[in-house]
Amino acid sequence: MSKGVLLVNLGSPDSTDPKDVKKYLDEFLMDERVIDLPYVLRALLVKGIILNTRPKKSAEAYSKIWWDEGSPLIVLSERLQDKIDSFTSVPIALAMRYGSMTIENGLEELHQKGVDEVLLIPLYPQFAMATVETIVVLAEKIRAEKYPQMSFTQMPPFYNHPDYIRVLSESIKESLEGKEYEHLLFSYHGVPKRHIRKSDITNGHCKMDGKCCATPSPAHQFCYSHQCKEVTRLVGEYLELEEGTYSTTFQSRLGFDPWLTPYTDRTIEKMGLGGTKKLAIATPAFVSDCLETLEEIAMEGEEIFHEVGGKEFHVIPCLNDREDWVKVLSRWIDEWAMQPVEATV
Ligand SMILES: C=CC1=C(C)c2cc3[nH]c(cc4nc(cc5[nH]c(cc1n2)c(C)c5CCC(=O)O)C(CCC(=O)O)=C4C)c(C)c3C=C
Ligand SMILES: [Fe+2]
Ligand SMILES: [Fe+2]
Repeated sequence: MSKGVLLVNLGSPDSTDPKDVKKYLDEFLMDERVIDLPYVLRALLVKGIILNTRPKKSAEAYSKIWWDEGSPLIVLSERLQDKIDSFTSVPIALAMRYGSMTIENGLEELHQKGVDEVLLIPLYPQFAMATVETIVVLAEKIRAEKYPQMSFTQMPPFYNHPDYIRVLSESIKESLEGKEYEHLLFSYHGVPKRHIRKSDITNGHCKMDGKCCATPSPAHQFCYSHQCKEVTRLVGEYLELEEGTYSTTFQSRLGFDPWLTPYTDRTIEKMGLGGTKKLAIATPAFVSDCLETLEEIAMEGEEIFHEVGGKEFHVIPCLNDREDWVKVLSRWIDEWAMQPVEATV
């Protein structure tokens, strides 16, 4: 048996051309684990409404953050892959759940290298139906259809792993070194509250009443809300942050369903209006900077804050290809590679 790793991130359009953005959004939003409506309703909403207007607006947003080398999310994921590659002898392929860098191509690349035991690493610290689950389901479908001799081991969400908490905390500390701030926001990508209920394996624990996430439950293994709040709590503990000087919010909502609250944009506004002048913001749902951090937070978020009287807005970069993060991932990979073969998916 020969071992290899498939890193999987979300993906980006091929370019900032509205046509490419439309193609990407079509694939992304037609995923039943992202917009979880029955097919006909999903198609009516996505193809009949969202894709008529959103691609142009999103293309403009992408244009503001696009790099000469391409999409920041993809370029940063490639840099991460390259650096991990230089630390470990295990073959590493990179794929995206949506867009041109497909999971199928990633598995084919590993297959060509003789790999038949794959460690699947969704590049998300927390579990969500719209991230980890959709990656695992698609990878498994491709494996069963094209590579039945391959076996998978899935890296579990690492939101509370001490190594992850340490590098995240150190990155925040480093980024805020010498800067003054009154409050540190931990802003996570939101999900509809319905997604939390659907992933609740106890069928009743997750009430989103402000208390359930702090009450131990087997539901937390798949609870995005709990896992985000745990990251905030553990980093707060690591950095010895004072109670009341940091909090959790959720960004990037789409549509009219209730999403996880409090919303980041409204919180930034409320804090500015309430007299906060210096705000710091970290985005630990993403391991690579992307549209949601570079545009929605660093541009739109800062604008909102300044409009309501805020003065200093410190955005903490994602882990991207930081050396301590690369070393942690490489060590996790090497530890897995040294174990006897055992398929878990
Ligand atoms: C934790 C990660 C993410 C979750 C959970 C998630 C859920 C989710 N997202 C949408 C809709 C959109 N997201 C968009 C961009 C985007 N989303 C994530 C991550 C998560 N999404 C990332 C990393 C990005 C940026 C990609 C990039 O190329 O940089 C977009 C596209 C941009 C836009 O038009 O705003 C949409 C749309 C839904 C509905 C959803 C539901 C659970
Ligand atoms: Fe998203
Ligand atoms: Fe909860």
